[in-house]
Amino acid sequence: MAGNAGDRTVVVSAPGKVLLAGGYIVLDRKHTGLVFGLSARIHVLAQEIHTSAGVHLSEIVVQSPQFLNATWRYGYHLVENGGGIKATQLQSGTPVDPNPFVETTLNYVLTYIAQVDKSRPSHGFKPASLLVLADNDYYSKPKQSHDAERPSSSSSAGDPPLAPTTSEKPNIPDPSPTTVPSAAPPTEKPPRPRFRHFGTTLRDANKTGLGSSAAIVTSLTAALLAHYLPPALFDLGTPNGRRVLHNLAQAAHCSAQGKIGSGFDVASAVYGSCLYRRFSPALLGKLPNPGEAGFAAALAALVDDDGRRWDCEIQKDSVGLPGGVAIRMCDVDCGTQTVGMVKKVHEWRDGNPEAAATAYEGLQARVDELAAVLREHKVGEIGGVMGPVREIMRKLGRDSGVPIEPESQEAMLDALERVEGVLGSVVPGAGGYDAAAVVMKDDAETEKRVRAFLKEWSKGHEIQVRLMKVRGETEGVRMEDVGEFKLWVR
Ligand SMILES: Nc1ncnc2c1ncn2[C@@H]1O[C@H](COP(=O)(O)OP(=O)(O)O)[C@@H](O)[C@H]1O
Ligand SMILES: C[C@@](O)(CCOP(=O)(O)OP(=O)(O)O)CC(=O)O
Repeated sequence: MAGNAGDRTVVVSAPGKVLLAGGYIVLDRKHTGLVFGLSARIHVLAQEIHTSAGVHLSEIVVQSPQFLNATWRYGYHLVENGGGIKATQLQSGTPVDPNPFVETTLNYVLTYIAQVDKSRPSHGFKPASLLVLADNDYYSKPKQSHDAERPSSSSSAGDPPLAPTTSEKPNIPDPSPTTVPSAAPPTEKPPRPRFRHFGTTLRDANKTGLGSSAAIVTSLTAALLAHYLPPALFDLGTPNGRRVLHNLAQAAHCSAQGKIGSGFDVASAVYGSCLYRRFSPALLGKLPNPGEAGFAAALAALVDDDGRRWDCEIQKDSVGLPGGVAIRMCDVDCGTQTVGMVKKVHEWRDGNPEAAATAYEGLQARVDELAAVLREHKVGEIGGVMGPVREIMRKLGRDSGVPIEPESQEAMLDALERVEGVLGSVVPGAGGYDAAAVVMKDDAETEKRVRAFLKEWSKGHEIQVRLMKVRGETEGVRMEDVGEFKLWVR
């Protein structure tokens, strides 16, 4: 019977990322980057949509109830000449912005499922609902939003969030009130809802740069695979299941992004913290686009490849974190957008091959040193290795004319590193004006000092910076207990 065995209700979550060291060089297969998964996750709940007797519905509905106007409905059809299954966004009522990451993921994953599950007729996808729930740190606090500070309580549950006719309002039930970490002492403000409403559309949301697109593509891919495929064909608990997920999510993410990045963000969404060496970009360059002749067979062959073509390396053993030490993220707001940083660095690299090779090799040595110091729990040496990472990034920025560690960040990080308990800091990933990563002692006193410092600094400078709750964590994608999300299950 078509897909019946697989249509399970599942919840999958995938973590965000921080590239602590190795920005730019990780785009080159010669080099590696040190990436940590984050405690902030994007969860996807997949369940069947039950229709009334006689009602025929052929829809996949994806909904992000933390945002306004964020319900995407898709029809799907089989394309001739092996072009795969194509999803088409359906519009009715208020126009809804397309969501390229969601739509592309549907194209890739439904095509893959139809190709590998031979017991399923090509139109054998029962209607499904996919609910996306992102941990609060992915977006910064909406200005002038009072409602988002309401206490979490199951009695705040309004309309069932998945009802196709749901009126979208900032009223999110907390599916697992008991699991909300309550950091605040009882006399302070009540805890926020686990998944707050941001009061805006996704387009207007203020992202904090934790890698939302890779986390959503990965968790959506895993949720669709686990929902539609029987465990014999997809099991996230096995190395093969994670390999299939990784390959499929990388392909979908690159296609949605319209460029082939290093893929460190999808790799860490699947595998968690690791020393990452990228795959050869040519691997995806040859894949036809969804709907083009031969897409389905080429995609399945690529995804199921046993590792000969996928030459990326995920070294988990090379990464660790000493007890009592935390990697924390700061949300930085400088009001400046930096575009085309990678392009500019590459232009400089191509024009200055020798200087670039020296810089890249120097940074690689620091990446390896930092990984070793963290892995071997040499707490006293962390600062001594992170300082040179910053220096090399600053020099790379100066040489290529790109604000990788802009002066406003440099001054702030220099002062932050003098706060007692702070071991080191960097501008993560590509750098720029929007984030900072801090390695610090994991205790309440240090956290208090860091928060106080950042508050003071933000008052006296143009740069606005705050410590987020999110921290580095080693675990990658995982199945969640559906019971914790029962308020969302229909
Ligand atoms: N909660 C969400 N629900 C649905 N789609 C999301 C969500 N968060 C992120 N996305 C998708 O990811 C895109 C953001 O990707 P991108 O701009 O690359 O940011 P990031 O650096 O966080 O990955 C959004 O435009 C949307 O397509
Ligand atoms: C330059 C890079 O090596 C690192 C960019 O890291 P970020 O963490 O800055 O990435 P985004 O979330 O996409 O902004 C590009 C890459 O590796 O793809």
